[in-house]
Amino acid sequence: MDANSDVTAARRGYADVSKYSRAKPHLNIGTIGHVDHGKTTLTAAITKVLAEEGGAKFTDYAEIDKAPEEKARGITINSAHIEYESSARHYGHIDCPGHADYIKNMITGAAQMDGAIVVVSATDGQMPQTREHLLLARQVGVKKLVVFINKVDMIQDTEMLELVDMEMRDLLSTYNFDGENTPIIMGSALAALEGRDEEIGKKKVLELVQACDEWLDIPTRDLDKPFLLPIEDVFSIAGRGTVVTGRAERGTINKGDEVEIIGLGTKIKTTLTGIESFHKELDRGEAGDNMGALIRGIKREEVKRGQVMIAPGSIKAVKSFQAQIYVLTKDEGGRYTPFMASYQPQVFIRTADISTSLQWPEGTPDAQDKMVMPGDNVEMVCNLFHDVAAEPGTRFTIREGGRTIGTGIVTKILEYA
Ligand SMILES: Nc1nc2c(ncn2[C@@H]2O[C@H](COP(=O)(O)OP(=O)(O)OP(=O)(O)O)[C@@H](O)[C@H]2O)c(=O)[nH]1
Ligand SMILES: [Mg+2]
Repeated sequence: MDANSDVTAARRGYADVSKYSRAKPHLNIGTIGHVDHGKTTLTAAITKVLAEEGGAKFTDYAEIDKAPEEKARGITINSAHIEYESSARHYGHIDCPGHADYIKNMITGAAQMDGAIVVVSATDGQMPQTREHLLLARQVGVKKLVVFINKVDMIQDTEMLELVDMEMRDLLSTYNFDGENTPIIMGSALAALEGRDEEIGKKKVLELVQACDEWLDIPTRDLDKPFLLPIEDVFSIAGRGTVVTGRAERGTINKGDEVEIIGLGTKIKTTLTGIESFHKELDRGEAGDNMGALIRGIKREEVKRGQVMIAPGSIKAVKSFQAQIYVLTKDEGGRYTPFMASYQPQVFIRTADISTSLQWPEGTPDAQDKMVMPGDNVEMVCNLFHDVAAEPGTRFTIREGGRTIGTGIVTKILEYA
């Protein structure tokens, strides 16, 4: 899913959005963390506190928690898209009602998070889902987090708070986040939401927003990335040459630029001699454009759907990678039965459709007997029968007999073509 539709999703349903300033940089964030630690309460509290400052519409707890069902690649995800703005930025914020929804959302990127707020209850400290969400955040490419230690109204013992702080910094470092410098704010989301105990309530929420402004980085937007066009179709135009068509996924391209076409056993360099979009000749194409690209000196048979046209050297074709995979339940249209290593589905990456063998990563105990159940979230190795352009962060779906049975995101390249 591209950045633009994420933004649209994040802004869906808010009629007054048009009055918001577009001048502020936009960032997609969300609350993550263990069940009941206060993610939804904090989300509501942020909108309440910022509404008082004039940068949000107050969205109360019930409104957030009855999140609409959304379809992302055949998977139903319940998630609330909220928006607010600080003095520095405009935020799209996602809160999911359940653990399974966080997993699906993060793997499918239904609402991609550029950064996240980890909510940890001071009464429990880190719990299994705190760890699982941190791992997933790392896997899907979230680089920085801010921590909110919640429910401090229930803790008298300040040593306890120091302990939670220390443990969180250790945990962040374990998952390759910057444990030492990550901002950790301690407060009470409920106090802020109920408008009491300002010292641990409203003040701390404002501190949290400020920490997000200062610590979380604005990601590189699609337009600023190197050019990539997934090839959908190829034509031969008499007297002109070969034209490839598709929708540019990222970057910009100019007539006359050198390009490379890779994947499915091919690696060729050529020059873009013409760009056409909706029957108009263009000098420049950019992310989001549907375009036809005229390429020099290439025969129609040399190029096919599933390959990508790229800025030379910007991405490589691969034969094997490790990925975080969510396997759909039967209610989501997925399999009824488990599968094991050596299962061979089709992997769909952009416009490519490739037979693939799934294996457990090296060193997995009892790999021969290990089963993957519908609804599981697993990390597996994908050995592709043909090479395709991919890099960490590339998303794909897994299909079998024409239906989607899973979705995944590349975490590590194991073998290049
Ligand atoms: N005492 C106290 N209770 C809080 C605070 N924040 C949240 N709670 C309570 O903790 C419970 C869980 O809060 P939620 O916001 O629903 O937690 P959640 O993380 O969204 O939970 P799930 O979405 O089910 O994972 C609710 O009863 C809240 O009222 C707080 O700062 N102090
Ligand atoms: Mg919740």
